Amino acid sequence: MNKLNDTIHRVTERVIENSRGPRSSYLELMQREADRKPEHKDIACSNLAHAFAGALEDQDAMKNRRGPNIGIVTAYNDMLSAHQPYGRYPDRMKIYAREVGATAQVAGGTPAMCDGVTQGEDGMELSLFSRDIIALSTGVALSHQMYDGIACLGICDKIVPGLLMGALRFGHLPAIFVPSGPMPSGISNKQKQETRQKYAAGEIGRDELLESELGSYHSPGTCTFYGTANSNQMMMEMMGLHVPGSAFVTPGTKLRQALDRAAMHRLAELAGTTTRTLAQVVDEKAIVNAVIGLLATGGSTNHAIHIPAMGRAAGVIIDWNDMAELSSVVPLLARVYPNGSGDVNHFHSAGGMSYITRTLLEEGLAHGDLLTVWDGGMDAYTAEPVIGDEEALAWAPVTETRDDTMLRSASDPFQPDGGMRLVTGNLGRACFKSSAVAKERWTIEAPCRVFENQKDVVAAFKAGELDKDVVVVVRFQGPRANGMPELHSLTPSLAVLQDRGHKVALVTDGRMSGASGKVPSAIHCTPEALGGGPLSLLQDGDVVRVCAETGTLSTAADLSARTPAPEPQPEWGVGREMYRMLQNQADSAEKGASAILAGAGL
Ligand SMILES: O=C(O)[C@H](O)[C@@H](O)[C@H](O)[C@H](O)COP(=O)(O)O
Repeated sequence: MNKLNDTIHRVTERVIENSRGPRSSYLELMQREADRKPEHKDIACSNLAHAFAGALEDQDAMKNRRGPNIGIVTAYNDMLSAHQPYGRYPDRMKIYAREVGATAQVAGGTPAMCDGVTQGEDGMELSLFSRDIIALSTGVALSHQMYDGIACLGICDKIVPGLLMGALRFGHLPAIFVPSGPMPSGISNKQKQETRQKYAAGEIGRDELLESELGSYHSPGTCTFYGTANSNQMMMEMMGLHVPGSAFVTPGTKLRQALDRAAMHRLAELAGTTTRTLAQVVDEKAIVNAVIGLLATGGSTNHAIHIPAMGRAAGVIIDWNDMAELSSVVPLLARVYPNGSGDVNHFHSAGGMSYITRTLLEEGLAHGDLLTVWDGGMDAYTAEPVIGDEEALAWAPVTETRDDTMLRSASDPFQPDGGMRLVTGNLGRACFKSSAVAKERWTIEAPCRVFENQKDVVAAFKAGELDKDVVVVVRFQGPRANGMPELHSLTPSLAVLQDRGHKVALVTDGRMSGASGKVPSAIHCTPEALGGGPLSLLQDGDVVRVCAETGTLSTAADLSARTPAPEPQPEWGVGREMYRMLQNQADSAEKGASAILAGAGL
């Protein structure tokens, strides 16, 4: 085991220093919350009776306070294939709780939206701020104060960050995230993407396209590409918030069930203790580990926004400079689609998170001394769960990669540095996901075409106006402008241009999806165009340079004498008008683009 890398040590120390004030206020608050957590004897009988009334066979145990009561916060709905398995979870979880003398109640539900369903559509403008709503809903669920531990059921993009942000405000309790696993592999993501490009180029029709999509998205479980949902699962492992190795075990298997049971048993064990509360588990090192995992696996760009937001909910302050510095020393160890051709099932079979964690720890590239929900710190996460003798859950160490085309050791990585870069200059600060982009495309300099919505980009592509070297700028897509949608539906068109031999890049204050890659993109550009950010000053034809090598996002055009382009009117419909309040209050992408954190002064 090597000693901790100097850069990781330095960045962690800086994060600790920058978090000093907010972190100690947070921990003091959590201590106060623990101290004033009501005892049953102090709660009015009528209140207690309300809480127990629906508990059926658990009523007696709850009345007599025979064991801890676990609050389940569930993001179940069956529109999200990833969340579909959760429909049956609460009943099972109650049984698992009873096995160890505990009880469990569904404390509350949160919304969950599928970015796959809303991709490229108006509903996508609700997506990022649904994270704030999920955090608020988690708060509503837990505000009953009837629980000794928290089980979080959520997987997809905004859900895990939102659940964690909400649960952290109840961080005096222990909490475990319980995933339900990826769907089995269908057609390969590469094949899916190629079919889309053929459709974008007019080579195939809609029926063929739909068949291809159905071959990819075919059954309950998380989508198989390494997007935001699966990056969430990686992160929960790296922060020690899962039963070790839970992330990518498929639904409906014995092993999955054994892991779910273990989560409830463990929560019952931790409930009432004060040594592994959520507030203690999610500290500066856990947040740094989340970034390291993201960089080492080439995870979703969305986490450049979510990690600062989750950190702030725990009083931990981290920014893109910290992430970029970590990226300079954390090697890229995984090639999972969109950064490679295999999917998360292949990644898991190759050794998955257990191997990633092991090799990072061995090379001193991650914090091992975290207080995790499981015993043994991060070491426990270097073994994979199996069904062992007598059908019991056991863990087997993963000591080597089983497929070095998709998973490598930290001493023989795919790339010596991490999967994400910061690009800065007179156009602002933005993120560039280098892991998915071929190195020869890391630098693009070309005249720009400026758009204010994604549909106009596709129309210009279809009209042949973009058939040249071009930097496509899509502005007024930031958190305050329209909720910062993912612009992933631009990928097929831009990829077609790129494959035709043009130099193409995207620059935007919006987001891309975790499934995006291939096309060099400077995204989350801050300050956003709304309010006068530099993208609002660009004009068609200005030469824009995006370079991941030197970390540049600039234009040679003289912006000093220009006035910002008029701001588009906010759109109504699909509920967007109801989200104005959140958008108006939100802070920048780099701070996490959250209205509730900004509003709370966190
Ligand atoms: O961030 C993400 O991971 C995505 O938003 C993901 O949730 C969504 O499902 C994609 O739109 C699917 O993209 P593909 O179908 O292109 O893989």
